[in-house]
Amino acid sequence: MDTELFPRERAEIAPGAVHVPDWLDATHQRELLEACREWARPPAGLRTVRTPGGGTMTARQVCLGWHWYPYAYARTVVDGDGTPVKPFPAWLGELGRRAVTETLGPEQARPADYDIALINFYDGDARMGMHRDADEKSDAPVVSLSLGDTCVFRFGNTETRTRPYTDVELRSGDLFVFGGPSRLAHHGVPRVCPGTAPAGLGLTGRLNVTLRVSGFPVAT
Ligand SMILES: O=C(O)CCC(=O)C(=O)O
Ligand SMILES: [Fe+2]
Repeated sequence: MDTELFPRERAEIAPGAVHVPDWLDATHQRELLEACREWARPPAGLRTVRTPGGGTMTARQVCLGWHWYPYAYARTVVDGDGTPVKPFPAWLGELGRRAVTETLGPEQARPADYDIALINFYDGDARMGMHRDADEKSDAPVVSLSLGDTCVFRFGNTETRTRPYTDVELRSGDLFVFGGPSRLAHHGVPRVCPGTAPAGLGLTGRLNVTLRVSGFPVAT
């Protein structure tokens, strides 16, 4: 962005965890946002996620490929309208592989057959607590794409939900990939900054798309 005092640089936040600012240009951000709007529609659309303890997640969610619910995957929206999860499009898998190739290298990307997307929508004062993405069988890198409002993304360690961690500002169009020794690191979103989305995008709030490889057997 040419209004920055210093350009935001690509950074390795931890071994195997890479942040690339402005990875998606304005056109690709708009295209991904349009796709998210379609995916958010019912059936199997955006929903509030209830946790086993009786709480609710403040970020609302829709899944593609496999439906995630706390703390497993299913083929149907077992904790919602019961309909089949929406398909995971091939182009999103290509995007995931390209993200890994450009951050961690082709060796990490080669076996990665992305088949899950979780789309989180943060509005109001939604946030996400520290957690690990540990319900997949594959150890392929997680690919995260951000749209809309800027957030603070907290990237921690594999052992505890607390320090040491690094806070990274994720803005619209940014890419964050975590794999290898960081694949099971705790992470969360302590804060979203309202009103910081690019003016031309047409989104109030923040969307995050995470791509994962399930490693589950292909249904026959
Ligand atoms: O919104 C984000 O940037 C993180 C989302 C996340 O960690 C998840 O969906 O598991
Ligand atoms: Fe996560």
